[in-house]
Amino acid sequence: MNIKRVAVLGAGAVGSYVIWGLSNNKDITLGVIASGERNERLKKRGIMINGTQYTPEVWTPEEAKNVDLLIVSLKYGSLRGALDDIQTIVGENTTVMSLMNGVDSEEIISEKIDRSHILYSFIKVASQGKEDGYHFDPETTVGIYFGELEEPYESERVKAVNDIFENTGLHWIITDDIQAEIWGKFRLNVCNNLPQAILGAGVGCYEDSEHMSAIREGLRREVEAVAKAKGIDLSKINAKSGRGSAVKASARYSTLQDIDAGRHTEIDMFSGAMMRMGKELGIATPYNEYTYHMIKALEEKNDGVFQYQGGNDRVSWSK
Ligand SMILES: NC(=O)C1=CN([C@@H]2O[C@H](COP(=O)(O)OP(=O)(O)OC[C@H]3O[C@@H](n4cnc5c(N)ncnc54)[C@H](OP(=O)(O)O)[C@@H]3O)[C@@H](O)[C@H]2O)C=CC1
Ligand SMILES: CC(C)(CO)C(=O)C(=O)O
Repeated sequence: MNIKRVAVLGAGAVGSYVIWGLSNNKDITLGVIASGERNERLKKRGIMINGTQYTPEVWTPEEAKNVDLLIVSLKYGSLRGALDDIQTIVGENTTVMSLMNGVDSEEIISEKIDRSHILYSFIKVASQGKEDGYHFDPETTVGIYFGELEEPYESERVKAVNDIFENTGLHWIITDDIQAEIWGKFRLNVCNNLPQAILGAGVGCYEDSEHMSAIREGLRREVEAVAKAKGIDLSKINAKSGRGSAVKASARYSTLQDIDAGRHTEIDMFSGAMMRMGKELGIATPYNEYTYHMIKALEEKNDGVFQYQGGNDRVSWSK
């Protein structure tokens, strides 16, 4: 198998990391998928990445039909709306990798395409969109994890993806435990992104407050119970992760960044998915339920739902 045409769906913070790296591979044609106004904007302005302008090809879903590799890096809220585009793009020989956080983007994508197209993956990067484009540190980026769910782990498509990443500057890890790795990242996001997003403080809060630590542990127990019931063995990840990755106490993960910027978050992908899976498996998820509703309410607050000043005030009733 030889990968010659690669499309990126979602040319944002994560997509930029892929575009930055694969632009160095002169043996492939790289395109970003966009329709309408987004297509025109990307053609006109390209994408600013770490201070440099990148101008990959810009393809409509029809123009990208049957690419060899489709990399999906959308936010959770955009995924369902893009499923028809994914269906249009994916041909008989297309491999699809979703770098999205969470544990169910592959499941959602396979509502429209056969699951056999999907090579399971995720990414560890801290990339941020700012006024002058996207920024990340290529050196400290852990990179893209991918692998087959079952043997043969060294499949033709794993080798082909490995080959196009060579000498690009991208970092990547091929693993025989991709599902457990995805769940390890999910656990990290659910336990660390969410309580700090409610408190509005850097991740040092988990070391400095027994209360924040207790909430994080409550979420962790629920993720681990759901993972166990699904047959996901997180012990291998626990053994590998040691003390975890070093991070500044002031760090604000993506959920808090979304709240800070007044955007809607990906809470449906985190606690929303936990509540759904808990219900399916008969496992109570009270920490996630509370977290889900609090973060939805913070989104409402950002949307201006609770502005009671001046003429907007009224009598309301409490019991
Ligand atoms: N940022 C990070 O460091 C990390 C993010 N992740 C995960 O990766 C995923 C992507 O996050 P991130 O890159 O930060 O998000 P961004 O919002 O930066 O990027 C999403 C991109 O998708 C584009 N888009 C939305 N809808 C469509 C569509 N229908 N067709 C084509 N393009 C579309 C948006 O375009 P436009 O701007 O024009 O609306 C935007 O450029 C999330 O699941 C996130 O949790 C995982 C690890 C780290
Ligand atoms: C924790 C981190 C930075 C890891 O990539 C992330 O996924 C996020 O901020 O949501």
